[in-house]
Amino acid sequence: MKPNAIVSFTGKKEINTEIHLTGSKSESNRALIIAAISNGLVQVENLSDADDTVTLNQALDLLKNRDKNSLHTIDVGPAGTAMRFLTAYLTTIEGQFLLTGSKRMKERPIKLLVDALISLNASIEYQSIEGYPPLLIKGGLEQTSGKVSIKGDVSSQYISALLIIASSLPSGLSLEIEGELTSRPYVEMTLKMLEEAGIQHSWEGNTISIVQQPYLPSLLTVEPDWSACSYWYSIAALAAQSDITLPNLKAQSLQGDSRIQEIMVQLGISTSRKDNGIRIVKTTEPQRATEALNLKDCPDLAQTIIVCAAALGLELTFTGLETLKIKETNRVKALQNELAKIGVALIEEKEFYSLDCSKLHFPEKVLFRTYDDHRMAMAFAPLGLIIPEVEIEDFHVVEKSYPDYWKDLRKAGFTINEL
Ligand SMILES: O=C(O)C1=C[C@@H](OP(=O)(O)O)[C@@H](O)[C@H](O)C1
Ligand SMILES: C=C(OP(=O)(O)O)C(=O)O
Repeated sequence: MKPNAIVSFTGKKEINTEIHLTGSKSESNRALIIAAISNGLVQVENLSDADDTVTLNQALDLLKNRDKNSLHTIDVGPAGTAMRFLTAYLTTIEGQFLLTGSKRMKERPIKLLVDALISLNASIEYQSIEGYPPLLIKGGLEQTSGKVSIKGDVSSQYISALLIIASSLPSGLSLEIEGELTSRPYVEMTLKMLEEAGIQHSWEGNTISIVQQPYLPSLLTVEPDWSACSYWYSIAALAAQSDITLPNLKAQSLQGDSRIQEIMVQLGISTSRKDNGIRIVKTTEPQRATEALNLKDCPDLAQTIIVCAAALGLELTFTGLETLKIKETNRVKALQNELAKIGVALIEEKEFYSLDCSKLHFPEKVLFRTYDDHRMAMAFAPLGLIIPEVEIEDFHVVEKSYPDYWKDLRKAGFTINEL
């Protein structure tokens, strides 16, 4: 049984707290693969304690002492980055691997990445449905081409996966991105982390090139997770008064989700530097934006912002939400179902998604379903500041990226009762 929890907040809706966030799961999972390829030259500090990172770390540890003649099964559960990064990495090392994941992972597409790797001469077979995990991978890639071309509008993780292995391939890699690139800051994060580890690249037009080259001894320090931080912006906006300090978040972050600082200005939150990190304060009343907010660069912020805006009755319009349909769940559908419980509609018209808050209301008690999606739980829990009893389905789901979420909410004054 997956337990639910009731989230509530009694007394004055004032939040004055300091929250130490875990490391970025995106940076951590890149750092782990880079460290593995570098054979110990690259060290990592401040790894995330997210399940997705723990899973990848354990898989890489087991691979270190593997018997190269037997088949190794690796189950990454719901971790998208682990699935995509390992698919590429496993083709480059000796051995045979069965790479699998959760029920949902078997519905998340991987064909574009597999086709790209096969075009380099990798051996990968689908074990069930073509285009989806599980995958049977025979490693020891003997590269026959240094060029690869891949569509950019489905998942940037495919591109990051290829870039991370590029410097270890005999012919390097010249990677052409076809069409639009979604989640672009994640590709930039990959390249910057490779640079920190000594790997150079060139990016001209729509082609990124990395020649074969060695890693340099280096230390990758993982910054706290800005996607996790976004829930604190939502809490700050929904509270009557708020002053929250989050140490160690950088002004110049590798994480595109740091854009939450700028987006939340229109929801009344200002950000300043404090204690080598940030301080967020509720200053002004939220304002209705006149233009659609494009979240293509930061899809993981979508649920935070949409739920927060809905609860504030802000009828915002969004674009760039296409990839939400292939994440931990179909996040557009999940948002539509759950926002309906407070009378808000998220209306999809071509590439536009608009909030209609004309029937917004707050019942005494609401059960929000979470669809095996950590971000559904984390985006809806802050409504405990407005709704007397918010029941969150399967509340442990947050462990995918932010295991201390409930502990941190308690520290801020929320009551969390497991059912
Ligand atoms: O590279 C990464 O670390 C990630 C890229 C994004 O995925 P897409 O590129 O599939 O949008 C993001 O949603 C995911 O949580 C993490
Ligand atoms: C989409 C996400 O993760 P992944 O694709 O790595 O499973 C996420 O963390 O919101």
